[in-house]
Amino acid sequence: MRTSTASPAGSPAGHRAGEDAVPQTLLLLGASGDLAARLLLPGLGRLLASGALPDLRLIGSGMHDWGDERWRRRVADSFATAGPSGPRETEVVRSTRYLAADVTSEEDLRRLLAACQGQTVIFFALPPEITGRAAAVLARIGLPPGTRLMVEKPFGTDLASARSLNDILTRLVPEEQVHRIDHFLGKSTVVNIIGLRFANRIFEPVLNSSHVACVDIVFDESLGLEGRAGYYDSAGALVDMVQSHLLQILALMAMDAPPTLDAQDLRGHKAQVLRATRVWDDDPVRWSRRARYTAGEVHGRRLPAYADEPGTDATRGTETLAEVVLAVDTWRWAGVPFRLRAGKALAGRRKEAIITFRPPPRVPTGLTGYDQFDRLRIGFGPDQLGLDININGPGNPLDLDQVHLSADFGPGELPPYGEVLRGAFDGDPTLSVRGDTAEDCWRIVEPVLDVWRAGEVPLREYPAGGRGPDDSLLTPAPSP
Ligand SMILES: NC(=O)C1=CN([C@@H]2O[C@H](COP(=O)(O)OP(=O)(O)OC[C@H]3O[C@@H](n4cnc5c(N)ncnc54)[C@H](OP(=O)(O)O)[C@@H]3O)[C@@H](O)[C@H]2O)C=CC1
Ligand SMILES: O=C1O[C@H](COP(=O)(O)O)[C@@H](O)[C@H](O)[C@H]1O
Repeated sequence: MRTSTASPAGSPAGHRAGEDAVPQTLLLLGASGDLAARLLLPGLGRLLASGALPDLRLIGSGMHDWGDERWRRRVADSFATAGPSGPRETEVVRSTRYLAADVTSEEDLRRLLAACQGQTVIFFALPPEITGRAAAVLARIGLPPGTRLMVEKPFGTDLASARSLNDILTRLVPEEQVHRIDHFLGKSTVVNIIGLRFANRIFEPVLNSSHVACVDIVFDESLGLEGRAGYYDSAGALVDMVQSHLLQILALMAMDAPPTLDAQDLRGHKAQVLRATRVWDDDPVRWSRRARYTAGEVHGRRLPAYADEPGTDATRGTETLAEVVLAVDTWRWAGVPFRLRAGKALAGRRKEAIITFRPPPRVPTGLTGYDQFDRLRIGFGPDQLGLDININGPGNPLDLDQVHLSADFGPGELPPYGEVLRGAFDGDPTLSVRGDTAEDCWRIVEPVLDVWRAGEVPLREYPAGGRGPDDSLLTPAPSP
């Protein structure tokens, strides 16, 4: 994964301080947006601090006419949220420029491209429909050879638009130079799933339908809308989280062992498992849930009802919680439900993947108290590995108890956006989503979106600060 030495365009990759620095430009479209401020620039700051990108020119661009000084303050403030700034970050803050532009205008895009020097990476931190329009304009203009494109999720707005965006992008540059970003693939704990499964003999032999009762992938957030109505109200929880992040986790949990972690092997194995994934029983009405939060209090913070948040249109029926049960139709996983859930404004803050094992074929007569399944838990915040297993407990040795073993994964070297930016500058697409997979993820969720649009699944409500709707597909948790 981090062993790549040459970019597809043949330019040196992974420049480190002390080497002959080749100029590199990061052209950040959507620079004035929330993603850039909260996640992308802090990730870039940490990447610079690690010694990477010694000769980086950063160009920010947004619709509003911010000017260089305001932009420099934004970059400095964002870098500071990730840690104290060293000389590299300070130099980038000093030299960065801001160019106001409408990226759907050919003239503006030509002006932006003319400002780039050397190896150029263009980051589309834009609403998905604007990305599509900008890519169509770039297809008319063309790009300098070797340019790499980083495109945020959601990739397109449905299967048809994802196909046409793929079509445009791969006419612009080779597939290996398109980095479809899913920042969960830059989370070290998500990548640790690979080591947990394939770097020891403990778990992999039992990760199949003979031993596993079900797999849950849950991302319950305490955050509400946080002023993101412009994007979120037309996306909703299913597209915002399940269609992208949670399906990527599913792919890593369910794929077979790749021979190497090269982009071709890893992405090929993920693609194979996602191609075999569909809604359980092909019945999206029965096997999906949607809900949105009403007013409430989350950990002492008062939230208005989603429908009353500024910028939302209640008649759209946007869900803030989505659940879906999926089947992975392979020899290994046939018959095992994968239950995915993402929700906002919840009390629980559960962010984990849980593998629930079937009961042992027989518990010896004389041992009593087998009343909970054994579970393997992978926590995505806090980043922890947990094992809940039945053993003879304290006291009466014939009474079973469940013990909880846990280990911290510890923080990654870089934050997720640092990792995905490193991948793009190194010319290594391993941690990005391949074009066919981006389409497959839409193919998996579209039957659910269709029945939701047709009103066949009621939009339920739950109070902010609660646990979500009562008829969750994930409750009751399986019990022996
Ligand atoms: N925010 C987050 O936590 C995350 C966001 N994402 C993804 O990142 C992308 C951006 O999201 P986010 O930053 O939240 O959205 P924002 O609405 O905060 O920002 C959108 C940005 O796009 C710019 N923009 C819009 N239209 C044009 C145009 N025609 N020409 C030039 N610039 C334009 C805006 O410029 P201006 O403000 O000047 O109008 C602004 O900089 C989305 O695809 C989202 O899914 C992914 C993961 C997390
Ligand atoms: O992409 C997104 O992810 C965040 C959750 O990611 P995290 O790294 O902050 O845990 C989610 O809040 C947001 O709605 C979504 O767009």
